[in-house]
Amino acid sequence: MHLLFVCTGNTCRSPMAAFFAQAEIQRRSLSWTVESAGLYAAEGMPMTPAAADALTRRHIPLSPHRSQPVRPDLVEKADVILVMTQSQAKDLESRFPQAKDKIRLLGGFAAFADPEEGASQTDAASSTGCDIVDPFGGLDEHYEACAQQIERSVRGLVNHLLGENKL
Ligand SMILES: N[C@@H](Cc1ccc(OP(=O)(O)O)cc1)C(=O)O
Repeated sequence: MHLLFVCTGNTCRSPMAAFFAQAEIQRRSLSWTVESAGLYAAEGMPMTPAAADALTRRHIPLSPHRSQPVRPDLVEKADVILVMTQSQAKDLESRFPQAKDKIRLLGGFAAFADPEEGASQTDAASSTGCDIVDPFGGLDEHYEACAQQIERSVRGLVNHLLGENKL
């Protein structure tokens, strides 16, 4: 399984999601791989410090991050592409119509984070209510809220993919 996380700048949300996913994959001894990219990313920018801090507070292992724009080869090799907002899904779909069936809203998977809570099986991935909003330039509390939403969504994503082995 190869996961591609996509946001706008590839310096906040998608790198956070990729590091959370890597930690979850390692914790569950899976051999999945992960990448991230941005729809309007500059090449080679590091992760925003406040985003890195939110991960460090949770003891998520970090390695140097360098931003990259979404490219056809990244889209092609991904089994699942997770975007942060409905508008990013539309943008990505219009650039890569052939990838439509593998594009999902990451926030929609939060419903699967804690199955014992009896999460709704609603396909929340089609709702803008599941958007993970850009914390860029915001306060630390915005990054923290964003990290919480991403952490939960990534856990739900992995649960869902492992449980049903399909989207
Ligand atoms: N606003 C930034 C670009 C940017 C946008 C969003 C952003 O957050 P994320 O990486 O979560 O999409 C980061 C950077 C700029 O003007 O250069």
